Amino acid sequence: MASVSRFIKEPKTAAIVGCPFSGGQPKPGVDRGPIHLVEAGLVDQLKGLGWEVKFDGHHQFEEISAQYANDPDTGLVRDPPIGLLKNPRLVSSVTESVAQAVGSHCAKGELPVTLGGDHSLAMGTISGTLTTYPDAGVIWVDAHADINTVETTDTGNIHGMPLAFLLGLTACDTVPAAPNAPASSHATQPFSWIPSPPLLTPSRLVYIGLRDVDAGEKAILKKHGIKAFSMHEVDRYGIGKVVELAMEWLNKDYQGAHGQRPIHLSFDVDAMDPTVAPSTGTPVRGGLTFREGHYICEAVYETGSLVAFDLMEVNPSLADAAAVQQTVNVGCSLVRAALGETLL
Ligand SMILES: NC(=[NH2+])NCCC[C@H](N)C(=O)O
Ligand SMILES: [Mn+2]
Ligand SMILES: [Mn+2]
Repeated sequence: MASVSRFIKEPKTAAIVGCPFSGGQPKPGVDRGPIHLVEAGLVDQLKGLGWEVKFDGHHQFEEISAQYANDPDTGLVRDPPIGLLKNPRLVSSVTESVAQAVGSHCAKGELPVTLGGDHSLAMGTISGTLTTYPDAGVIWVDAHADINTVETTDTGNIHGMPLAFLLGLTACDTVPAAPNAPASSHATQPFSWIPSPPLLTPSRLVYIGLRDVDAGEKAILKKHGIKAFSMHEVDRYGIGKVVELAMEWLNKDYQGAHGQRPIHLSFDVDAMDPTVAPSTGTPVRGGLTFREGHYICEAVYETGSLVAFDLMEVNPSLADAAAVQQTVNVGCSLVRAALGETLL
């Protein structure tokens, strides 16, 4: 088996990027996900796998949140919706700061492990990865495609849209700054910090686990020829073949130095079947089994090409205590699997 990753420097260091953030969707509690995962002992678990672990507390988005919260004195709304999009300035500002954090870990040869928080955060994590590894491929494990545009979104929840922004398929209009909002590009043109032309391209994205894709999203996947292994393909080929085909797809046109693209693995815990990971905001039946989810993580680790990992959408407030513990434990074991834990 390949050692850690041909891209990670010795001594191999994992940097936990704890992101207590819920602004990309409406259900409170997902901001507590990273806190629960760390309290469950994740740092020591990763040290037990031979990693040096950097973790100096969760990111504090309070300052940013305060800037875009309604004015405490006047009640003025400083982050009104743009079209249907909810909290656009807040999400833009938080994700840019996550991009800087993840990017700086990548630049040092560390493996960023981002704990969400809602999946809008992946605009930050993937942007951060791509600044150091511009030809990285993305494996997006999710029940959902998270590729709605400003035009196609039904909900206005930005956690259903990060890939559309990352691929440059959508953008926010320029809007006048709300009174008392900080003077910044986030206030008037959210997400304009995402580079254009985009760092991510459709051929370097592959999905595993999809089963709840909006009609507009299906059209986008088709139009751009984006490779997706839905649960149907997982059933047909088995998870082993699916991961093999996903890696082949990402590397089909790769001529780079290391033989294989660096891989960013973004794992939404709702990819797992709700019987396995019940405590999440948008559960969808018919998902990955415990082993299928872990197999993806193990197999990607084994390629030696993993450069960043996200575990998103653990929401410890949506189930009874036992189901929360179950979800948190599964979350921790998925991270361990992606960082080299083996069964033998
Ligand atoms: N990261 C997630 N859990 N995303 C769920 C997205 C659901 C739906 N497609 C939407 O646009 O709102
Ligand atoms: Mn999802
Ligand atoms: Mn998602």
